[in-house]
Amino acid sequence: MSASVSSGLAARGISKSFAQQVLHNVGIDIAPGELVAITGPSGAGKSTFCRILAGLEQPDAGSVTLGGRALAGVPPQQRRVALMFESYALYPHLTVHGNALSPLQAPSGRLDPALAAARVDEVLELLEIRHLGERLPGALSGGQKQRVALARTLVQVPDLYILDEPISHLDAKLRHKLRGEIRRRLARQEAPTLWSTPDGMEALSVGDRVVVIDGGRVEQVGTPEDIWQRPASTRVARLLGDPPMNLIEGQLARESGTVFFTRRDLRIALPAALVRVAEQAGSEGVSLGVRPDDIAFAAADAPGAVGAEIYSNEPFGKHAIVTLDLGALLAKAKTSMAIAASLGSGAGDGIGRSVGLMFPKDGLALFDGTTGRALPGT
Ligand SMILES: Nc1ncnc2c1ncn2[C@@H]1O[C@H](COP(=O)(O)OP(=O)(O)OP(=O)(O)O)[C@@H](O)[C@H]1O
Repeated sequence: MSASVSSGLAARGISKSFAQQVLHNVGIDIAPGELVAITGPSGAGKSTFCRILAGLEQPDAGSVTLGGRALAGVPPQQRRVALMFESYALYPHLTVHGNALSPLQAPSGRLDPALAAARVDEVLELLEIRHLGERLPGALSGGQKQRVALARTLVQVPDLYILDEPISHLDAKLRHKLRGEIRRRLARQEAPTLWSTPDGMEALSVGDRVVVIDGGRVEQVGTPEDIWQRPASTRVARLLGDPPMNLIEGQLARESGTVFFTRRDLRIALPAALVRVAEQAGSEGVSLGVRPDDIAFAAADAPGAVGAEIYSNEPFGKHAIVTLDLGALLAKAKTSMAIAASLGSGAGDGIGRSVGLMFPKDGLALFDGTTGRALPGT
């Protein structure tokens, strides 16, 4: 889905420098009703991009069009953008209810008082803070303040919603619940939404599409499935999953029709599907990507198994995250490499125990060792 210029949001070629350049030619389209999640590590430029869309920062280059309107030179209050600030920016002298009501009393969003109060109540209820309606922000926890800021944004019916880390300070259970509730509410609105989060998994779970940004550059744009299954670079792969994809640097070696990924004594025969990919890679270094869930335990001497030692074991009920040390195998390099694998509980018992690991036939990824980009066809 992509927005036509006459509807939704179209941001093109956005660049911005402070002491150094923090956005490089960033472009994002969001269709009406679409929720695009933008994710990247701290300092990637997410908030700066949000602030530019809202008119709080001026880009050095690029254009923003919303509902067919070019926004260059349009002041923030005339943009019809509902921005939820990462810093909340609550009015300290207004109650929770008063803060949430404030945009509906402003000249640009004024609503009949009875309708406005009903909408505020509905949103406070949704965010589970209606019982705090008469409190002042000074008497709220961080997570409650965050929900007031979110309420103040959600009561509006703007041309664009921008939610900058809207649920980062909530506990895990509430975060999970509200993620679904907010998404549901926004899906009923015509306005497009940009949802910014440093949590890659949150981005995959809320976004119709996801934009991954790193160092001010767009690394990948795609559906959550695309990004999960085919990360475009090691930078994207590192951001997603808990624990994220394991990345092992090494070389490709060809021997009588089989292609092996090798690192020191580590040798993994690549499945046929990756041989074609590997053929395009020349003999340069590569990074092999393997998801923790795809690694299986085997007997230490099983054919094709890679030897490892259990380094640590974190049980999480049905599953455990086991960190494995491949150092023994790579002793010549004097390196110890940890691989996180999610395995059935009990499998990772016995710290220091020698085990065999089976790498999957499907789901391996290959990245260029120099650029970190996925090899074509991965
Ligand atoms: N007003 C400013 N003056 C100077 N540098 C700034 C300013 N605003 C942001 N930066 C810098 O721009 C870079 C991007 O910051 P930004 O807040 O956009 O990142 P972010 O991806 O939102 O990070 P976080 O997830 O930590 O909020 C950072 O290096 C930051 O220090």
